[in-house]
Amino acid sequence: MSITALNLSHITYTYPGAPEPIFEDVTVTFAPGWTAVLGDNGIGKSTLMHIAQGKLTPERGQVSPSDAVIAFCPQDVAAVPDNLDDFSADWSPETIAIRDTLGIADDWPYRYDTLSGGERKRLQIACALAAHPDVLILDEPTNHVDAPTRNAIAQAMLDFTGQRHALATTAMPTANGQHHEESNGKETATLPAPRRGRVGIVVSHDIELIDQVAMRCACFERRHVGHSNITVVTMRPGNYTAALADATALQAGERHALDQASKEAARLQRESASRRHDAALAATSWRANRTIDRKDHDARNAAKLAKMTSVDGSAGSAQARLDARVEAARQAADSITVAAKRYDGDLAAFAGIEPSHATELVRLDAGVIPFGESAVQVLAQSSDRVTGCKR
Ligand SMILES: Nc1ncnc2c1ncn2[C@@H]1O[C@H](COP(=O)(O)OP(=O)(O)OP(=O)(O)O)[C@@H](O)[C@H]1O
Repeated sequence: MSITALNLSHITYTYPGAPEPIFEDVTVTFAPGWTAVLGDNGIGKSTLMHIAQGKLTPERGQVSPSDAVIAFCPQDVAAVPDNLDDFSADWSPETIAIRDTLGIADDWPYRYDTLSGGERKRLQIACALAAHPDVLILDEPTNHVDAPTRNAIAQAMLDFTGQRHALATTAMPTANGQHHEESNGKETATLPAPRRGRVGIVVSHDIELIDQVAMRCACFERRHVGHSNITVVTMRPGNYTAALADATALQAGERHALDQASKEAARLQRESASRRHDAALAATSWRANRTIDRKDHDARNAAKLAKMTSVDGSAGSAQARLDARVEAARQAADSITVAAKRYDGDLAAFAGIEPSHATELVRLDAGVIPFGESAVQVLAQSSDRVTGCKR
C-alpha cells in the first residue's frame, strides 16, 4: 500500500499524574519522503511517535489513516526485532537488496546477542525495512555508529522512499571481512522527490544524517505566548541546515515584532498615566480656583484651561479611548508567540531584564498602601516621595 501522508490531528496528551499536558491540540502531517523530528531532550518527540504508532492513546485527536502499516525501530539496540525469524528466512530480491545496502552478513540473524552495537542497529533497521511498512519511524538510528555505518543507514533510508541518489562510495567492511560499497556521504546530487508513497520519520540529533536524507524537519519548540509556554510542532522545508536558517530568520522577526508591540503598549500606558496625573492636578487646581484672588487673572485662566482640558466630558472620553488603545496594544503584544527562552545561566538575559532609561518608574496617588505588617505612605503632591511606616 502507499499512503499520501500520516496525519496527527489536534493531539492532546497528558502522562498519568503529570500536572499538565505534554501536548495540547498539536497537528502535524508527515508527507512521503523523510522528515527529521528535531527538538530539545524531553520535549516530547518520542511521546508523539508512540502516539503515531498507537502505543499511546491521546485524550483528544486522531491519527490517520488508521490502517497504515507502521514499523518502528527503537533507539535501544538490545531490543530484538519482532520479525527477526521471518527476516532470516526472507531471500526475496527486495530483502537481498536491503541486506546488501546495510552490509548484513548471513549469520547475523542467528547470533543477535553477540553482534556489536552498530551491527545490531543495521540488523534492526533491515528487519524494519523488510516488513515493507507504509511508515517507518527510526529513533536515533545513528547513535554510536561509525561513519561508514551511518552512510549505509542513510542510503537504506533513501532506498525506502525511492530517493536513492548518486553518492560517491567507499568500501565498508562487514563482519565477514567482505567489502561492501557504501556512500561516503558526499552528496553529488540534490535529493530527488520520493518515488513511493512511503513516509519516513527519523528522530535524530545527527545533523549530518539529517542533511543527507531529510526533505523537511518537524521542529518541536516551546513557544511563549501571553504568559505561558506551550509545545508546538512547526514543519520547516529542507534539511537541518535549511530548517535552522528558516527558524533563525523567523525568530529574529518575531522578537522584533514583540519588542515593537511591547514598546508601543508601554508608551501608551505611560501616556495614559501621565494624562490621569494631569487630570488629577487640574481637578485640584479647579477646586483651588475658588480661593484664587479675583485679580489674579493668570491663575484663574490657568485653572479654567485645566478644567476645560481635563475634567469635562470630552477629556473623560478621550481618556477612555486611550485606555482602550492601551488594552488593544497589550493584547496585540500578548498574541505574538516567540520561541520560549532557555535558561543558560545568564539570569538577566533569561528574564529579559535590562537597565531602564526611564526617569520615572512609577507614579502613585497619595495615600497609604497596606503591605503586610507595614504600610507604604505616598505623600500628596510629591510622587517622588514614598515612605515606609509601621501600621
Ligand atoms: N511514562 C511516562 N510517564 C510520565 N512522564 C513521562 C513518561 N514518559 C516520558 N515522560 C516525560 O515526558 C517528557 C517527554 O519525554 P519524551 O521521551 O517524549 O521526550 P523526547 O523529546 O523524546 O526526549 P529525548 O530527546 O531526550 O529522547 C519528558 O519530560 C519525560 O520525562
